[in-house]
Formats: sequence, C-alpha cells, structure tokens
Amino acid sequence: MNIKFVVVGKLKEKYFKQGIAEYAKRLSRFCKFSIVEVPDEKAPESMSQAEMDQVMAAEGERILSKIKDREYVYALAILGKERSSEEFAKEIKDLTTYGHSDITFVIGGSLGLTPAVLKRANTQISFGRFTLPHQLMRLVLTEQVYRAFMINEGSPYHK
Ligand SMILES: C[S@@+](CC[C@H](N)C(=O)[O-])C[C@H]1O[C@@H](n2cnc3c(N)ncnc32)[C@H](O)[C@@H]1O
Repeated sequence: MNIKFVVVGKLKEKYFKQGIAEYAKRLSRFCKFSIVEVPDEKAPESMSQAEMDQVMAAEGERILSKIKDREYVYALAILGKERSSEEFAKEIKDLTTYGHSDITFVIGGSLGLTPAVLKRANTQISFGRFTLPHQLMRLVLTEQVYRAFMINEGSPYHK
C-alpha cells in the first residue's frame, strides 16, 4: 500500500523533522510512505479575500498536479468529518480490502485548501475545531496513520 502526504510548504523546524522521521521509519513496516511538498505561494501579511483566494488557488493547482486519478484522497479540513482513531483505522482497512492501494492525505498551507482540492478529495477529515499549524498537523497525522496500522494489527500500542 502507498500512503502519500501532499503538503504545502517546507518543514522548517528540526523537532518536527525528527518526529516525522521516527513515524515514517515505523510506517515502513506497513506501507510505502512518502511526503510530497509543494511550494507555498509568496504572499504579504495582509491580503484581501480575493488575494487570499488567489494564493489558495495557486497552491491548489500545485497540489492537484501531484495527485493521480486512482488515488483515494483525504483532505485535512477543520470543518471536515471527525473520526475516532478506531474508526479511522477501520476505514483504512476497508479501503485496502476494496482495492484502494494508493491513499493520499492533503494538508493545506497557512490559508487552508481551495474548493477545487476539497472537491477532488474523496473525503474530508477533521482533527477537531482547533486550527493546527500545518507543520504540526503533518506530525500528528503521521502518528495517527501509524496508530491506525497498529490498531489493525491488534497491537497494545493503542490503548
Ligand atoms: C494553518 S491551517 C489553515 C487554516 C485555515 N484558516 C483553514 O481553515 O484551513 C493549515 C492546514 O492544516 C490542516 N489543519 C489544521 N488544523 C486542522 C484540524 N483541526 N483538522 C484538520 N486539518 C487541519 C488543514 O489542511 C489546513 O489547510
């Protein structure tokens, strides 16, 4: 199975890099894991709504160019559907059972995801109503994907 994250922007802080590297190593037992970073659109601090839409649209095009038709796409979105870790694990198991071997997760940039990306997604997943920085979201998601595999394996990792 291939698990891919398509994310906007580079990971800057060493502590995020180290955390993600650890879970990526653990995930290698279960899947081929990759992270594709697309550049964020340079933007001033203060923008009109139209300018923000333009920034998200430009980033959205870059995101969509990294997704193939066969990929099952989760868009990370605050207003998406919340799941428990167990429900998420079951979903991943069911997707594999029904022949989806390419699962992709998309994390937006500082302004979020453009409607075109949300439309392409097969589902939207929320980690609650808090806004997490996209770099931290990447780390949390990596752990939850790892947790899902551990749940499906019946491991005591998940209590
Ligand atoms: C800094 S947030 C963007 C905030 C933006 N105002 C929005 O509503 O999406 C960057 C990205 O992290 C992800 N993200 C942040 N918090 C999240 C949460 N609680 N649930 C799901 N995704 C989240 C989303 O993909 C979002 O596009």
